[in-house]
Amino acid sequence: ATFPAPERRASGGHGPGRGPELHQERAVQTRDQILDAAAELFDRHGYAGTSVKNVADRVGMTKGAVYFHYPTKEALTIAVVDALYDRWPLLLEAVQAKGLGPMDTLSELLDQTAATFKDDVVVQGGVRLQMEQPLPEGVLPQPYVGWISLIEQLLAEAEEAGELRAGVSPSAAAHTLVSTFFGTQHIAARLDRRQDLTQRWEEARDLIFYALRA
Ligand SMILES: CCC[C@@H]1OCC(CO)=C1C(=O)O
Repeated sequence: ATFPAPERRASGGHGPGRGPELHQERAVQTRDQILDAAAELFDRHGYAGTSVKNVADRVGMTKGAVYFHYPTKEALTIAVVDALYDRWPLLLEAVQAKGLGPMDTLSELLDQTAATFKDDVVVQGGVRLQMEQPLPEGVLPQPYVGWISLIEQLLAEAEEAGELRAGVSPSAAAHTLVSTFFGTQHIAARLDRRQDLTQRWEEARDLIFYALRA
């Protein structure tokens, strides 16, 4: 199974979101510091409540230094959301390296994904940006479809391995898992900044996997 490359239908709003090709380690660190600060401010204040100046102040740089990496707020937005989606293939590889069966790989992957929602500022900022849809349709990747596809693949592998309950549709189960995961993290975020997300996700996970496992 693989996490499909995010689908972006339109070209970037104002130039590529990933910023200029960087060669010095320090420039990469600076860019990552800017991304973390932007993600934190987008998560806390939303797209409209965040300016490039706020980001520059937060990371202790001049606006000019930030513009070198990200010429507009749109480019910063695209970069944060791209960084969000860059995380999933890496997380999948790390979990697949454990050599678990497909059903356990899926369960472990979702547990680790829930952990990133709790403590990864880029995930938190990217998720709020995707909720707000601040840019024209198609400039940011389409949300959810990558996860639905990945989970469907893993459940098809589970079916092959005799781990999926007879009669369960991998597609229906994939949609249910993504909707439940999203709703669970959203409610945890809204009520207490995701402090109880692990417990809430484990409750939902146990119930759904009780229905999925052969
Ligand atoms: C794993 C649930 C889906 C995931 O949760 C928030 C979000 C942001 O749009 C997601 C996505 O785009 O796939």
